[in-house]
Amino acid sequence: MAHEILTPAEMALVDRAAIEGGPLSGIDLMHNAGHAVAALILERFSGAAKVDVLCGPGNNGGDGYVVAGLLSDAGMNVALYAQGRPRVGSDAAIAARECPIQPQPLADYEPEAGSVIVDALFGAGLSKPLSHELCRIAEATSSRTVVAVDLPSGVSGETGVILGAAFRAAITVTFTRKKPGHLLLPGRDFCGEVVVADIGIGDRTVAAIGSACVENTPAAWIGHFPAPNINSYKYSRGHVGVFSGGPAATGAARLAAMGAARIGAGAVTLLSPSASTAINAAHLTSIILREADTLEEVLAFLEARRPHSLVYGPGLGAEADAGDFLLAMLAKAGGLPSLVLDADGLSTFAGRPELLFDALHRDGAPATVLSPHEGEFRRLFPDIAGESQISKLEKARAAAKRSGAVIIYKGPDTVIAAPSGYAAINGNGTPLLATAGSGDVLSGICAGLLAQGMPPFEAACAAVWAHADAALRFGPGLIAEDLPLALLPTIRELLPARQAERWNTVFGKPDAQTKG
Ligand SMILES: NC(=O)C1=CN([C@@H]2O[C@H](COP(=O)(O)OP(=O)(O)OC[C@H]3O[C@@H](n4cnc5c(N)ncnc54)[C@H](OP(=O)(O)O)[C@@H]3O)[C@@H](O)[C@H]2O)[C@@H](O)CC1
Ligand SMILES: [K+]
Repeated sequence: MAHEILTPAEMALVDRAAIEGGPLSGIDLMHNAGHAVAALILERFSGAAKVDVLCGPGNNGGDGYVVAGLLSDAGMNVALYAQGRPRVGSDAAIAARECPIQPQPLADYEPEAGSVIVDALFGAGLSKPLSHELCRIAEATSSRTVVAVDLPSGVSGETGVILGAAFRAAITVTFTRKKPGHLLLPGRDFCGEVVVADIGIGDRTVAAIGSACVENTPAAWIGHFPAPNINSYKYSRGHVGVFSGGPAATGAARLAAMGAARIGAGAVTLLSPSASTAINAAHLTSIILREADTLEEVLAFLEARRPHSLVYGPGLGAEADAGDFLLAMLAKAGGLPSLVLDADGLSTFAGRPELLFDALHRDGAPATVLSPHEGEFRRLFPDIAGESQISKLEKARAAAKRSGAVIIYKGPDTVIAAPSGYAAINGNGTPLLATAGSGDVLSGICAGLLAQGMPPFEAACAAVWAHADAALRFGPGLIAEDLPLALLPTIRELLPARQAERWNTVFGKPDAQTKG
């Protein structure tokens, strides 16, 4: 799979395996890396008055020496500034020897207007915070055009955390695969555009490392994305049940219900307390409304209608009784296939999360997706949230393992993790989604995909990606009510050609309809 994400440690293993397996040596890979960066600069910034290449003491600096030599050969005005000399015998030492430009001390560096700056100070080997002097240079270059080699110096490739300060790049050219620091905040914000360059390491060498993390793109789950069959009917296309809150908080469940319906669930039932029935009825048309005040009434619904997935949480209130009701339902309902817990359905377990986790680990428990935002994550997993040394990726993995559920750890850099440790980092997040109710729609989309038979990890990934893609296509002005309809272009592009053809067979080709 070409969309794996590699930690710096995994990347080092890949580099080593590639060198040991041949035919490329370490200096060959470094030449290829430098070529990729130089080619990009020549393509995008050939009119720059000057290129200042800043080289560190390791192999990241080695890439910088290659870039400086190539740009100089191509006729650009290049200056080289170095901090420390490469270790004798290293690939970087070879690159420094090959470079025709004499380095100046980095301490003398002052950025000038019109220069493009190549940050080749530290990449995968960043091991400590930038020194005071380097922080000054990072700050002085913050309004200039910076091209970062592999990672902006100061950004941890493993966690995305900033060590002291970091260079702010317009473009980051990384090699072979992205690293977590390119996608996790705040690192992502410092990377600018991320370009992944092929330096000659084959997919098989990468796959052999067995990375358990991918970037969340359709390639990660499109093979599971549901499309209706010619013989589909509404309940076989997936039936979702959504629990509504009381009269003052019914909108969240309706947003979830519309998300589930729009992503393709054939039937969606809103389970409404009788006090909310009139309000829900006044707002619903295609969504089925069913009154349910008691556990017995809910169990009767589950028994009679056998929904494929449930959404529990949006608008329910975070008091303990919401959690108690869920636990009682899980104890008594047999054969419920899947469940999405969000919002109050998570917060209700603050201070007693193990009650939920025990229930989810029991034999016969539904496949569950928990979709906490930062605050909800902290309430359910306070110790994991408080770990300062581990990344959001590792926190999501730890939470998934403990809860036995797939975790959607929401935010601008949403991470999806399965109890097995397999994880995805989302790259298409947008601030357009920072609007009330958008999370409710996400929980509905996820339940809608689960109801159509998508496996939980893939359903969670697809929901997160489609939710953001719909928002991006809709653009500014988006509110949560817009999201279900905004999903249409996303869904229509996601259906692969084979399934799109089937879609036409089921519903007729548009031109056939207009001519008919
Ligand atoms: N053949 C290959 O493997 C290929 C590798 N490639 C390239 O190599 C890069 C990884 O190289 P790398 O492992 O040498 O690490 P790198 O990022 O250069 O830094 C290590 C040096 O910096 C130092 N240092 C760290 N932090 C510091 C700080 N804050 N302030 C001051 N010093 C600091 C650190 O010191 P130490 O920790 O030892 O004290 C050490 O001296 C990778 O990002 C890619 O660009 C490509 O060419 C493809 C082929
Ligand atoms: K760098």
